[in-house]
Amino acid sequence: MHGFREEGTEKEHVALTFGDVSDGAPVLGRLHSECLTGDALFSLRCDCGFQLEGALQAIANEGRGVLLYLRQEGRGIGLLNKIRAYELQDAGADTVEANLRLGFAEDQRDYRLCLPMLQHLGISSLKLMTNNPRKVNALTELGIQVAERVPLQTGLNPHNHRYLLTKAGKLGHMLGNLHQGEVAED
Ligand SMILES: Nc1nc2c(ncn2[C@@H]2O[C@H](COP(=O)(O)OP(=O)(O)OP(=O)(O)O)[C@@H](O)[C@H]2O)c(=O)[nH]1
Repeated sequence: MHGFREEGTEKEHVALTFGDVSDGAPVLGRLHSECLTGDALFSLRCDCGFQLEGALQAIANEGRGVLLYLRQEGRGIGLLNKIRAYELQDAGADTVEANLRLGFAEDQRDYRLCLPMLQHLGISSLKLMTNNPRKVNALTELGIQVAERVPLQTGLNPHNHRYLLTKAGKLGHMLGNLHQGEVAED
């Protein structure tokens, strides 16, 4: 377990490693954005908790891997604003529209903080567990090789179906188990 303070902020991030990750071979990895409601409180509104559990299980099965737990709650808008966004979603907005109505970008996350974390761990190449092409692009731009993107599709339920459709349709997430491009009603 490693803790990191993000330069110029009070944000503290965590890296969890399993096995020897500094031997140069691509490491099975997950950049997980904090979601208190999904990760800790088992909310069914999103897929975050299921993805966290799935990623840790995959790392355990592989016998080697890394999880960066990034303090990027609510795609970077924070917990209280995410809960405000939920209220707007309950009134009909989708997850992207809600962010915009609150005055934020659709996704406020910045992945630059991952570079010193991965460098500290001796990791230069990842088999990245994600459905989000922005994460792949961000790491590549930082000089971290993404040797493979490993899909992480889990936790689909009636409560998060519309949310996931919006991620596929508006945020470009590669969710082959949904009807991509379609933004459905509840
Ligand atoms: N603003 C906002 N953030 C949300 C909402 N639901 C979940 N989140 C946050 O979204 C972040 C996870 O991002 P996602 O877009 O679900 O997935 P991702 O991490 O980009 O992609 P994957 O690697 O495929 O999981 C976490 O920080 C959650 O707190 C929501 O309705 N609104």
